[in-house]
Amino acid sequence: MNLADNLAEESWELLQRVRERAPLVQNITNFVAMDAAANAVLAVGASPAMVHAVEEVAEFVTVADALTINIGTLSSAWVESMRVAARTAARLGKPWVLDPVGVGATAFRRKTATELLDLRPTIVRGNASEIIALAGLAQARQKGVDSTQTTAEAEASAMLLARTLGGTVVVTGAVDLVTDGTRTVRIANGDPLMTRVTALGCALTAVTGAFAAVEKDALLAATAATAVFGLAGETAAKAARGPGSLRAALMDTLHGLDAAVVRAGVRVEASSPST
Ligand SMILES: Nc1ncnc2c1ncn2[C@@H]1O[C@H](COP(=O)(O)OP(=O)(O)O)[C@@H](O)[C@H]1O
Ligand SMILES: Cc1ncsc1CCOP(=O)(O)O
Ligand SMILES: [Mg+2]
Repeated sequence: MNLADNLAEESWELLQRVRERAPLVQNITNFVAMDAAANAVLAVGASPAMVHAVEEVAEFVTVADALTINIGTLSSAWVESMRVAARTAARLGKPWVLDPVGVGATAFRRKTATELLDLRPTIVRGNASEIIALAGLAQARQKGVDSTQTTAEAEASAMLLARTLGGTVVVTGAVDLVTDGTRTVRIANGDPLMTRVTALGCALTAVTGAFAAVEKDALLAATAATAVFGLAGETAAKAARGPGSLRAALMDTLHGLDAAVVRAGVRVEASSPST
């Protein structure tokens, strides 16, 4: 199969599937991202629930269709919730997505992310500095939660991480990269103005949970989510006057994406399986 030829169509089909099935996506995310992530999940047609108390996370995973875990505003009380939720998802065979926000910045984040990696996330989604830090391949020049490195610099780290995990890794940036260690896809959608709005990466992680809930092939699910989100961002940026109106326009655009816009607008390129 020529992966790249089909990805725009696949992205549209998966978006339709999300809209038809409206999967329930449980998110343990950060205080900054809760609103944007929940609204983005709603805008693609899925159902978000922000549930993080240790007393109820496992019970909620049993009814959720996917789980996302984001370490953005980490505190020790939440780390146990993250472990319990991820362990439950792994036991039940439900897809779960890890967003290692700012993982290179502190020892607490590195330790927590390492423990979560042991629970084998289906998909990891981060910016280049985060993926490099996580893969432990290079000394990341991490600046808080923002990336100082490019997707190209993170490619080897992403491949290594995907192969180690047996999962899919998404590196976002000017060009997004999605790899399962064998197949690799690059997505050239998005707009630089998206970096001026906080929590859009976190919102994409939550949206990726919605796509993973309806598609077992994690590379396809992550690619479709990333392409659809980037396309909505770049479409919204054309109408936006700045970060504030971009955020609103992004939600509107995600909600209204149609077949013609997705088929014509998704810009993906795939490399053939490597050895
Ligand atoms: N320079 C850029 N040009 C176009 N799109 C971008 C750029 N940087 C980030 N994006 C897009 O913004 C979204 C969030 O990615 P990113 O900023 O890398 O995540 P994070 O907020 O976690 O650092 C993604 O859809 C990504 O494609
Ligand atoms: C600013 C900030 N601080 C802790 S989490 C967070 C949000 C980060 O969101 P994103 O990684 O999507 O930019
Ligand atoms: Mg982020």
